[in-house]
Amino acid sequence: MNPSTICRDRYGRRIRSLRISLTRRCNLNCLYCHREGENSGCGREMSGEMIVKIIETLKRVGIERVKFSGGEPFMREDLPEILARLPDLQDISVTTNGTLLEDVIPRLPHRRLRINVSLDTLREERYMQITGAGEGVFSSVLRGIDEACKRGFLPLKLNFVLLKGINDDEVEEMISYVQQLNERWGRGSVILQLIELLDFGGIEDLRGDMRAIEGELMARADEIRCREMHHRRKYLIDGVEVEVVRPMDNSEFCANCNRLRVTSDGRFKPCLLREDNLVEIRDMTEQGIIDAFKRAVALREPFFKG
Ligand SMILES: Nc1nc2c(ncn2[C@@H]2O[C@H](COP(=O)(O)OP(=O)(O)OP(=O)(O)O)[C@@H](O)[C@H]2O)c(=O)[nH]1
Ligand code: SF4
Ligand code: SF4
Repeated sequence: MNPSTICRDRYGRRIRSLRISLTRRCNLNCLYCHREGENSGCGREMSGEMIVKIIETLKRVGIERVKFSGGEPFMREDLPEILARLPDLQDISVTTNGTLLEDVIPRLPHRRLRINVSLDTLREERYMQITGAGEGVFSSVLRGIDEACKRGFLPLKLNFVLLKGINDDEVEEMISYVQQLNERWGRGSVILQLIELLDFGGIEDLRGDMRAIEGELMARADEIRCREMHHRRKYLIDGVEVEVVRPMDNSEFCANCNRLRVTSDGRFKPCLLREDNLVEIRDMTEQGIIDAFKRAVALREPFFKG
C-alpha cells in the first residue's frame, strides 16, 4: 500500500498523524472547552484493544505519529497499558490538564512520550476561575509538571490559551517561568505554546489578540522557525521556544493540516470544526479500518480556505 496515495487528501495534504480522543470525561470544566469538537455520538468509549488495533493498522498505511487527547486522557485508567502496547512510531504524545500527572507518571512506560500540559495562568485564583477547579488542584498541576520533567518526559509543552481580560497580561511571566524550568531541567526541556481561543459558540469575547502578541514575539525573536504541521511559527525568545497556534481564519494553518482525528466512540473526524462528515468504523477488521480511513481522508477539506 502506498502511503502517498492512501494518506493524501484531495487538497494534497498528506496525513501523517492520528489525534485520538480517549474519553469525553474530564475532572475540570474550562471556560473554553471544545472537547475536540465531539458533541454528538453514542458516548461509549473505544476499548484499549480497538485503539491499539486502529494504530497498528494505520501505521501500515503510513501513519507515523499519534496524539492522545480527551476530555482528560488520564481519566482512562488503561492509558499506561495502551501506551505500553503501541507499535514503534516517530512520535507519541498526550495532551492533558495535568491534574492526575503526579500520580500517573510513575506508571507510564517511558517510550519517548511527549506530554503537553494545559497551564493558562500562574495564579491560583485565575486557574480556579478558568478551569472550575477547587483549591489545591493548581499546585498539584505544578508538581505534576516537575515530576514529568524529573522523569525525563521531554520536551514537555505548556499550553496557554490566550484569554482577553483574564490572562493576556501573563505571557511575559509564562516565558520567565519556562526559563526557570529550563534552567532546572536543561535547555529546551520545556516549550511554551500560546493558543488562540477557538470559538464553538458564545465565547468569542474571550479571544485574546494573538496577532498582536505574535507581532511582539516576531520583533524580539532571536530565531524564527516554521513547523511542517499547520506551518506554525516557533519564536526563540531569550532561550525559550514559544510556539504559536493561531487557527482562526488562517488558511495557511488549514492548508498544512496533516492530522486525522478519531473520536472517543470510534469515528474518524476529518476536521475539528465540523460535525457533519464523521465516518464510523463499523467493521473492526484491518480492511474495515482502512476502508473507513480512506472514506474519511476523501472527505477532508480545509476549514478556512485562502
Ligand atoms: N483548528 C485547529 N486547532 C488545533 C488543531 N490542532 C491543535 N489545535 C489547537 O491547539 C490546541 C493544543 O493542541 P495540543 O493538543 O496541545 O497539540 P498540538 O500542539 O497540536 O500538537 P503537538 O505540537 O504535536 O504536541 C488544541 O486544543 C486546539 O485548540 C487543528 O488541527 N485545528
Ligand atoms: S481540561 Fe481539557 S477537556 Fe477538561 S474541561 Fe478543560 S479543556 Fe475541557
Ligand atoms: S482543516 Fe483547519 S480547522 Fe479543520 S482540523 Fe485542520 S487545521 Fe483545524
